[in-house]
Amino acid sequence: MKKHHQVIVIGGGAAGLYATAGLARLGVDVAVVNADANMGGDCLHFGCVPSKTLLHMAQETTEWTEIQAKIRDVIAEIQVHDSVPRFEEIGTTVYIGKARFLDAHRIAVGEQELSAKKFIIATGSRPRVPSVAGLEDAMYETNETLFQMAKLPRKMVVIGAGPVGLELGQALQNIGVEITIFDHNTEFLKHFSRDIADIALQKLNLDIHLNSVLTEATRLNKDEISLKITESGVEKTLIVEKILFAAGQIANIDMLGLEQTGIAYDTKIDTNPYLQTTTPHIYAIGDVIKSPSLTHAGGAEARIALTNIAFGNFSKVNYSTLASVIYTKPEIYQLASTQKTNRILSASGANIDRFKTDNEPEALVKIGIDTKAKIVHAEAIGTDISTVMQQVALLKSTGAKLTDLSKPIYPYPTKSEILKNISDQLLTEKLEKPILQRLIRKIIKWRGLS
Ligand SMILES: Cc1cc2nc3c(=O)[nH]c(=O)nc-3n(C[C@H](O)[C@H](O)[C@H](O)COP(=O)(O)OP(=O)(O)OC[C@H]3O[C@@H](n4cnc5c(N)ncnc54)[C@H](O)[C@@H]3O)c2cc1C
Ligand SMILES: NC(=O)c1ccc[n+]([C@@H]2O[C@H](COP(=O)([O-])OP(=O)(O)OC[C@H]3O[C@@H](n4cnc5c(N)ncnc54)[C@H](O)[C@@H]3O)[C@@H](O)[C@H]2O)c1
Repeated sequence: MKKHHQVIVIGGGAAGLYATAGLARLGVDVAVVNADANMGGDCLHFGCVPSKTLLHMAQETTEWTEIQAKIRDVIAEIQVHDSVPRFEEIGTTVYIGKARFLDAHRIAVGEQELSAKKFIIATGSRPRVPSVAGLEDAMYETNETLFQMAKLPRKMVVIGAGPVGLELGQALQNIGVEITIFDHNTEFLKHFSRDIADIALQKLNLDIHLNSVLTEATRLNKDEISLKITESGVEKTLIVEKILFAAGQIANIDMLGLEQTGIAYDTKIDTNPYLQTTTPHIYAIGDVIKSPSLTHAGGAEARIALTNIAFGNFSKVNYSTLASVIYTKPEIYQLASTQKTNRILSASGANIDRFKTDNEPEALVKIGIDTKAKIVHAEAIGTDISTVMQQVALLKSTGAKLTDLSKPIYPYPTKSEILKNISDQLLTEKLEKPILQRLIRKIIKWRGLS
């Protein structure tokens, strides 16, 4: 059977569904193709939603079956919004099956042949499992299998100290699993400044080993595997029950027939700022392209791609207000830096009363500004700090100055006062300039106060 649509979106994860719903709302004849009937992709089924539910539940109970039930409930509740019936209701056609390009205008989905004027590729990514001698399927979990584990392992090694390894590692440790994390990098959180990374290393309360590579796995019995790990050149053996791979993702571009389309790609698809691939009527968004692999990045990209498809290429993707958060305790926050930083100002929890009452003096916020005191970049570490820091992203999006953070009256005692503290540092500096001091003294004398 052959069918034609104005636009076909390939992949019904967060990014693809956002684009599909937006196009449908504009009255475009849009179809979405998803590999399986449970739409919603990684974020809903194996990523953000189960991991954040696990992090939350780990503070309330150590009962794995209770946690799993809650994860299933939360997914089911959100799934309604991403379901096939809802997408059909808003006027889109849904095809279930794996799409493969036949040429740049046609795809096959099972026996069906579909054509479209424009395409959006949003096929996402899947966990990367490094090749390790002796590794068999039953020895390890990834984020795709972890939440369905029949029972909690007693001891688990996590490979990868990125966001997945840290969030899942900390949550599992909180519910009683003995966790050891290994990462082949020599620097912890290498994209963060060293002071933030050092505080994280101290406060996450995780056993993290850098410069470490898992080289061999051997099954000893039903519940034990022996692992050979080379740490800083020294080989050691560890006996655990399970491995969790949190070693990054690989883009779902294989089996997609990209070679039939003229699209340029290597490990991910190349796109221009309008989010077109090198075959201009095919756009690509989400984890499958060379941008930060985050749900909200995919959402922002979907908005750009769908408006460019509907109205012409007027919008360029802009990540200047894109923040990423590692939702551990404490949270680790970073607001993308897109311009040159002239100066960095910082404040620590030791100077803010609410961090004192909450016994978190080590909390740290750093804000980078340009020569005109406009916000360029921010980093922070502290419990629930992401909510506080989103005010900085808002301010950056308006092009306002750092000192604008001193304008509102802050409720006392809140963690947000840390932003006012940083802003006040700059205001105080201005006030202490000799020329201003002379002027102030003159005014005070003239008013008869001295
Ligand atoms: C454990 C974990 C926690 C995370 N937590 C966060 C978080 O807190 N915040 C955050 O912003 N990000 C988080 N992420 C990242 C986030 O999950 C991804 O960035 C996001 O899911 C990517 O969305 P996507 O739509 O690009 O791809 P996906 O969600 O991977 O969706 C792709 C869809 O395409 C389908 N598909 C694939 N190939 C084909 C094909 N050939 N034909 C048809 N359909 C196909 C797949 O079945 C899937 O439904 C987390 C990731 C992990 C692993
Ligand atoms: N809170 C969030 O926003 C959130 C949470 C989880 C995941 N994510 C996103 O999902 C994606 C995947 O996250 P991730 O943490 O798996 O990937 P990542 O690439 O961010 O981190 C993977 C870590 O594993 C290490 N590693 C890779 N191969 C290794 C090996 N063979 N041996 C030892 N260490 C190895 C890397 O050095 C790195 O530190 C990322 O893009 C991330 O941003 C976001």
